[in-house]
Amino acid sequence: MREAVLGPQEAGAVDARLASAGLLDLAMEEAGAAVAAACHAFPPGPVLLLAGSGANGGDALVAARHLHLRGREVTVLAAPARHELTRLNRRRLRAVGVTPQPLSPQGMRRHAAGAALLVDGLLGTGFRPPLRPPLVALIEAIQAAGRPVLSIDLPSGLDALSAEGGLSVQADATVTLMGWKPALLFGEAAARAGQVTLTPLTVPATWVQQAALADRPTDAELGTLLPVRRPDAHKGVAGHVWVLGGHPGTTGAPALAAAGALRAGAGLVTVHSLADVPLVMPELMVRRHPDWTAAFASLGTRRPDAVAVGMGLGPQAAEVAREVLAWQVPTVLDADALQPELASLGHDACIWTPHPGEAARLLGVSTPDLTRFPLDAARSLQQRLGGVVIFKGGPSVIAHPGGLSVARGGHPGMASAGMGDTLSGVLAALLGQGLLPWAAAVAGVRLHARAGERAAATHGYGLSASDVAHELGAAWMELRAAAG
Ligand SMILES: NC(=O)C1=CN([C@@H]2O[C@H](COP(=O)(O)OP(=O)(O)OC[C@H]3O[C@@H](n4cnc5c(N)ncnc54)[C@H](OP(=O)(O)O)[C@@H]3O)[C@@H](O)[C@H]2O)[C@@H](O)CC1
Ligand SMILES: Nc1ncnc2c1ncn2[C@@H]1O[C@H](COP(=O)(O)OP(=O)(O)O)[C@@H](O)[C@H]1O
Repeated sequence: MREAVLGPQEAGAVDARLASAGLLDLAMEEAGAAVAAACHAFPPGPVLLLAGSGANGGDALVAARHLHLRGREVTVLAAPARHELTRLNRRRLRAVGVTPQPLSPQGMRRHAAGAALLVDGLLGTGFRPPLRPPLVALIEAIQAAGRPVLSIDLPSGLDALSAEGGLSVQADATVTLMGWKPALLFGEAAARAGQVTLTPLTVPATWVQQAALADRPTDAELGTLLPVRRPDAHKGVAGHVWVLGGHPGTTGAPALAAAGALRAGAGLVTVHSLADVPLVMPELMVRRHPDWTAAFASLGTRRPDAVAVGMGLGPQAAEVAREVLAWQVPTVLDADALQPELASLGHDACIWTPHPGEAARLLGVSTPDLTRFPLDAARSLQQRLGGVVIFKGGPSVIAHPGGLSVARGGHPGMASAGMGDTLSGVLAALLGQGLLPWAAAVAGVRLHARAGERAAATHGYGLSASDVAHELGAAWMELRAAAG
């Protein structure tokens, strides 16, 4: 089953379908059972479960019943139930011998002292910010208790759509239900969730996919997109990539892109630059031109299979990119080529790769406005630029005409100079090997992230873009192997 990313409205829409089919009760039972199972990963001892009035609280009540029936000591503090199934599960809990006590910060503090684990079932996807006072006091009391916390669906207080942390529970682990929530994937909010596990729930996969904001493809899915080279292949069929970039002072950027392209399987890679680009791999071809007019004149009507343009290109980047876009060949636009004036000149085979600062420049908004809602940011950029957009970050979001995709993995050590240049080369190599732009983007981002994870195992936070390029071949083999 494909993993989905769901916002509150989307999760609510699937809940409504489940309810009308009489399946919501089963989903809540499954959710609560998964939460109870997750409690066993924590040290033994009494469990204090906090249940809000909605279905998130209902999940906590189901979990309490499962834990109690397995012999675990439980205390339940519950708000008056507003949700029909939460009321039903309150009765079921009482029937097996556990009576919930009223939910209050004082009660919380009293019982937390003897608890080995707190289960946070106060607020889930039904929460609409801002947080009202009774919940503020409860969340503060949870924080002050200093006990391990397991959150249900998402830590209480997090807006499911936003990357902001705000006043919310700091969980050690979160069991999320049916699909990922954006808050669990991005920014400070994701850091609040601790270790997240997805319990997909036994619900019709098409209902979830139809409602999803984005998908989150697995390595097995992405591995199938990578090209397989035939035994009789020669360099002429593996794509010729041109890298246009570099300027005095920023000559490393096109070199890193070129290394990324070679390591991602390009048959031939030529760097075109006005500067002296270092030959980081002797397999590269480097052509230095006196100026861009002369460069384009000397290239005549010859065209590569794919281009990466913009890395360290400097002040003439918009002019150069404009010329390249007119060629109508598969093109990756990065760094200095990410200029607002080019927005209307793109074509379907373009991949635009802004990091948040570049994205803010392209859209004329502030960077925090974009990073707060990364899915919206990626969608807006794609609407503005067309083609495929990779809104880079940890994780990156890929927006293409078919929808949104959130990448997996990577490593914080990848937050270092030149990392995006290498990615541009990888993307151009995949385009040059014939991948469609959306496939090159989702597979290329994961390939780069996996190479980063591998390089980090050796270099930790001292990771460099060259280290990542060296691991691309091994990462490729792993993804292909995951595809089976
Ligand atoms: N398919 C699935 O994935 C399944 C999902 N399931 C679960 O359902 C959960 C969603 O449940 P839900 O829709 O009932 O909402 P939920 O999160 O419990 O919150 C409602 C409560 O929040 C309160 N509240 C709201 N805003 C507030 C504020 N600003 N400040 C303070 N309070 C505020 C609101 O109060 P009220 O406005 O009513 O006074 C109400 O009491 C989901 O996260 C998952 O755990 C499973 O059970 C089964 C399958
Ligand atoms: N914390 C992180 N986790 C995963 N990947 C990251 C992280 N930080 C950065 N990256 C990746 O590293 C690359 C950085 O790109 P960019 O900022 O354009 O670098 P540069 O401009 O120096 O080449 C992107 O592909 C991004 O997704």
